Amino acid sequence: MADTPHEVLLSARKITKRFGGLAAVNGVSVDLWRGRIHAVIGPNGAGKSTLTNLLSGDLPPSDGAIHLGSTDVTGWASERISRQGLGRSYQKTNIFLPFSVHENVRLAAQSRDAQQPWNPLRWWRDTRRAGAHNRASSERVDRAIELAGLEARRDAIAGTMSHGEQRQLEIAMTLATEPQVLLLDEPLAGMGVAEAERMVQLLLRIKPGHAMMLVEHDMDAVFALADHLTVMVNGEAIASGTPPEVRADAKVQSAYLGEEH
Ligand SMILES: Nc1ncnc2c1ncn2[C@@H]1O[C@H](COP(=O)(O)OP(=O)(O)OP(=O)(O)O)[C@@H](O)[C@H]1O
Repeated sequence: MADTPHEVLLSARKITKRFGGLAAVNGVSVDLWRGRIHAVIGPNGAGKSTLTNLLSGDLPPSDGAIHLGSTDVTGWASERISRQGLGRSYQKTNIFLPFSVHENVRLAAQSRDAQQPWNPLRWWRDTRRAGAHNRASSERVDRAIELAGLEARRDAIAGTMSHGEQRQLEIAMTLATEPQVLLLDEPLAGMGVAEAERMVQLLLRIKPGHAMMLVEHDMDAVFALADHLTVMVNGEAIASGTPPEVRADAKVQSAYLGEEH
């Protein structure tokens, strides 16, 4: 992929996911551009998580096509898509609580070249054997910790950290795989005002060089961060455009923003 600003790094065309009779995602198209944040918003059950799972390969689409750069990755498994340059955060579920920040990020970095699904214990064992591999990934680990603003917490045990710091750690772990495309699922969930502001600053810091999709319910953060917005309702994208365009859309106002704001 050439290093051009605002090139499309991920493009999904008319993707659909059916669960029995329900189209959880119905003919949705999404582009993610390098250096831009594309926020996906919508009420509960609109299909945002399902869309994320389709783009990451955690679910295969029933229909439609997904390209990562020029590569057609439709139907690829998540590990293969991850190695192709897509990273996603999984709301804390990947954090190994008894380990330090540094150990967690190192394990995540080393999972990048893995053929197997993520398994912290397995990687812990393997890293003790592979000295050269450790050195190769240590720069990546340091960069990810620094970018996520956790240098001072490098040796902190993950389980003892605040909720906000654990969310920062999730981002650091995602960055450690050096993705070009980042899918972030509610990175501000459960945060207080100060923590949320710190996360907004963190996301702005990592925006250059990455194509980001942000699923988020915090509308202040969404409008502070998003360059592009897609609004989903009942599995469909009812509007897509810049934040001012979407804010002015009458369908959006009645279907979503109008209800809550
Ligand atoms: N594995 C599944 N099997 C059956 N139905 C599912 C499955 N996953 C999601 N759904 C349904 O698909 C629809 C969309 O769900 P999804 O979780 O993608 O919405 P969402 O926009 O992420 O909601 P929230 O904001 O609450 O996280 C819902 O009606 C949900 O019940």
